[in-house]
Amino acid sequence: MSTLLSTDGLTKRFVKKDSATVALRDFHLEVEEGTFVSVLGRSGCGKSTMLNLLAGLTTPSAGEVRYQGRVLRGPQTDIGYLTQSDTLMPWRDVQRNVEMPMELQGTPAKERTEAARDLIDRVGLAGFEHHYPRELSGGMRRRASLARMLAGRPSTLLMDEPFGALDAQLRHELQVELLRLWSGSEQTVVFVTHDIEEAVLLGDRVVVLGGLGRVIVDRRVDLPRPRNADDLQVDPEYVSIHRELAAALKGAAS
Ligand SMILES: Nc1ncnc2c1ncn2[C@@H]1O[C@H](COP(=O)(O)OP(=O)(O)OP(=O)(O)O)[C@@H](O)[C@H]1O
Repeated sequence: MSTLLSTDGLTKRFVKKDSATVALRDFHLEVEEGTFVSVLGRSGCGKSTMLNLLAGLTTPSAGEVRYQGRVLRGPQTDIGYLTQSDTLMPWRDVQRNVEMPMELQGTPAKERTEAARDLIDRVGLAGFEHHYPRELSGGMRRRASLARMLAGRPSTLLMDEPFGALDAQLRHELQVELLRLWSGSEQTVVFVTHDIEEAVLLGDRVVVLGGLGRVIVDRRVDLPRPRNADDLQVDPEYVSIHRELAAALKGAAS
């Protein structure tokens, strides 16, 4: 497997008038093509800053991001990014929001309508195709955003706590659906979450970040796939990984 995405000495400092905040310092990460990497970390440790840099949306203060062997200079259509904030277009209904990436790629209308319907169905929004973002709940908007990101078939998916606002049942359904869509797709995923169970259920690898994006654990997860959340709870390997990650997160706070 080859390295698709890597960072070297990545640092981000936000300067405002006389003060500066360092959000990420000397951050190193290598992501192999086709793998699913979960990133865990407490609030404020720099996860969103890291994703913004990996997406090419912000420029590093020092260091670089390399994507497919080249220094990343800006956003790429090949990299899908599901941000924490809502980026649906308010003047388009769900169907037309989901179709948007395919429109940009020149997909014929019939094909794009069908593909969007399928994705809307998969994220549990069937029946809401003609609702506008303002007519949806926060969780529904997240799901519409997820469908829209997937519609562009990017090789790389960057996801910032995509299921955080959802109820437990829906979160579980979407985790299963995401794994189903990802398996065999050869897509590479960097998935940020606060939730240890979610990180282990989904990831081939879990990276735990401490303050300023310091990598405190980088752990392979060799649990066989497909994984089932209920079965995992009683799997000794899972219990051991969970314990290790929980201790790392707790240590990061002190
Ligand atoms: N645009 C900005 N200007 C100034 N400071 C910022 C900016 N964006 C982030 N920060 C600061 O950088 C640090 C890391 O923020 P970031 O949003 O990356 O954390 P996070 O780990 O994603 O947090 P959360 O889990 O709560 O979303 C915080 O101290 C935050 O206040």
